[in-house]
Amino acid sequence: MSAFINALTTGAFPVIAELKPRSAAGEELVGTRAPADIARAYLDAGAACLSVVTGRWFGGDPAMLAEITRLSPVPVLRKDFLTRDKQLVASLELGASAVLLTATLLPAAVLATLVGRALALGLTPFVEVVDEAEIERVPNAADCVIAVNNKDIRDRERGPADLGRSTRLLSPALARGTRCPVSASGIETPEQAARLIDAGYAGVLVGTGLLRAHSPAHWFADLAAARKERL
Ligand SMILES: O=P(O)(O)OC[C@@H](O)[C@@H](O)c1c[nH]c2ccccc12
Repeated sequence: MSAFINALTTGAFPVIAELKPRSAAGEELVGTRAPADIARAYLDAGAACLSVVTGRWFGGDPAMLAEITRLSPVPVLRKDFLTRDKQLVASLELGASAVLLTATLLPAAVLATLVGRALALGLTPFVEVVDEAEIERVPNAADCVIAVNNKDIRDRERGPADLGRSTRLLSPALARGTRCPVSASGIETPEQAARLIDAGYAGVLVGTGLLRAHSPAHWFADLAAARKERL
């Protein structure tokens, strides 16, 4: 099992905590804070994995990824619209353990090639999907994270999130063979995260919700409390 999937499925909190300088709509999320300080706060709170957005739309850059992977003892996902083999090699050199592959943007043959290349490099493919047809196109699903994106990247994620999409697509994702279904985007509250994890998601990816929270530690404590309440 890959280090990324192992960390997510065995950690105290099955949360991939994301660093994203700003939203696609241009809202500042990191502001004057140092990204390294935010990453340390995520780690102290108990995040199983980190995610760093390197795409320019979101104010990110590869140097920030390198800075975070240097300090992080947990696996780090590189979030960007990766389309080429050499970007996978660069991600590995920057210290990433997992790479985003966006099914919506990649023709089936290209997705298959990139998943194969990522696995050959020892990177965990984090394949983002928005519908059943895309799930059907995920190759080697047993070795991939299948991440259901609750927002739509076709409108640059400006529209509202539909967490119901995660509810609808959990069974098809598991049927495809992934051991690690993840719900991503638009998860604002610990209660929403608790509901998705208790429904059967191996993890949730949270950016904006954690970046806006006063304290990641409180957000995680509230997640633990919400899960207990639901037992
Ligand atoms: O901030 P949110 O709503 O919690 O979403 C995080 C993450 O899913 C989102 O940043 C994202 C989803 N797909 C992407 C592709 C590239 C960059 C970023 C993303």
